Amino acid sequence: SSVRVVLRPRTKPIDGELVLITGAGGGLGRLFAQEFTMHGAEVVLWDINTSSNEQTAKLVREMGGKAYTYTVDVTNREDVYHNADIVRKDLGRDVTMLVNNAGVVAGKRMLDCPDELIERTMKVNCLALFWTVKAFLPQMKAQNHGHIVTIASVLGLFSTACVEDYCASKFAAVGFHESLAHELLAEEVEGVKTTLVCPYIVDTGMFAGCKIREEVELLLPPLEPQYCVEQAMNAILIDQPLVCIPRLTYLNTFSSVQCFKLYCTFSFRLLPWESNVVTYRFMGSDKCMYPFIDSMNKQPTNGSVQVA
Ligand SMILES: NC(=O)C1=CN([C@@H]2O[C@H](COP(=O)(O)OP(=O)(O)OC[C@H]3O[C@@H](n4cnc5c(N)ncnc54)[C@H](OP(=O)(O)O)[C@@H]3O)[C@@H](O)[C@H]2O)C=CC1
Ligand SMILES: CC1=C(/C=C/C(C)=C/C=C/C(C)=C/C=O)C(C)(C)CCC1
Repeated sequence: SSVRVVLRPRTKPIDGELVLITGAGGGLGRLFAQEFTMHGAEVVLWDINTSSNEQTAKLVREMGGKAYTYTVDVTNREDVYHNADIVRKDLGRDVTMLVNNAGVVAGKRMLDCPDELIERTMKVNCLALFWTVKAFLPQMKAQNHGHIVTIASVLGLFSTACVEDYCASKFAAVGFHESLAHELLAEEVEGVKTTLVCPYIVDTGMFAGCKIREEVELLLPPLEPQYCVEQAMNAILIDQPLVCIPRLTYLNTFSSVQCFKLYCTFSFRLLPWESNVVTYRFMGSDKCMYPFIDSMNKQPTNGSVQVA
């Protein structure tokens, strides 16, 4: 990792790769589609929302790229396997890069949250990773060529109040991704790479209102979606196993991408719980979700979430 920071490794060419992005109609998904297109890849766009997905495809085609859209609910495993077969038949070739990006949050206090919303978060953010990976990894392994990208979150490495559903699902996503990465290495499937992406708050609207103490926010403002996606792309193109965004500059001096994770583990796991509580209060991260939850409660349908 230290050598990597000094001698930037060469980025791999991805022109001709077939990249499947879930949640492609949303903020980061759409930008990923455009970024992969800029690098010459063809994109397969999956989203539960047909019109926003078509809008992403339109933007890709305006750039001169090739986009293929499918309306898929990634929580429905039959839908995932069925559409994976359709993609293979329609395009006559295999998906070579999978970007598991679709994600949701309930945005309600746990005790006020309908059970269905909690289940939905676990299904979209965690269980769906199993279905998509089961659908596309076998061909990648057979070709010894591919890349699995998981868009998790810093809330998969440490937690905060009032987002129990989200933290549980993203911690699970991190566990899933890391175990898979170990499995591929243990089996010496060296051609199939993995990248775990853990961003801090991104300004896509998903966590609109989430706010830490103003003075701390000056040092750590919400990320611009474009910046977040560019940082993730850089990591993917050099086959970096983990990227936390932003990489805090002082941690960079230790020259390791694992530093943020080590820092989280150290400060939030090894130090006494009470010291975390003090840090959280000082940084205003203890109640950072309150304004977010308030704004979600004001939305009659809880944003995009419809409870059956
Ligand atoms: N925004 C942030 O602060 C951060 C986000 N992340 C993660 O980044 C990823 C992208 O988030 P972001 O772009 O901000 O969120 P968005 O809500 O903008 O995009 C998510 C997309 O996923 C789609 N989606 C939701 N459920 C399903 C489903 N069952 N099947 C298929 N597609 C589905 C959504 O459709 P619809 O709009 O119809 O619901 C939407 O198009 C998520 O995994 C998120 O957890 C990580 C760190 C920070
Ligand atoms: C808890 C905590 C922090 C705040 C983190 C926040 C507010 C994260 C929000 C992340 C989101 C919304 C991710 C979405 O996937 C600090 C100040 C970094 C450091 C002290 C501990």
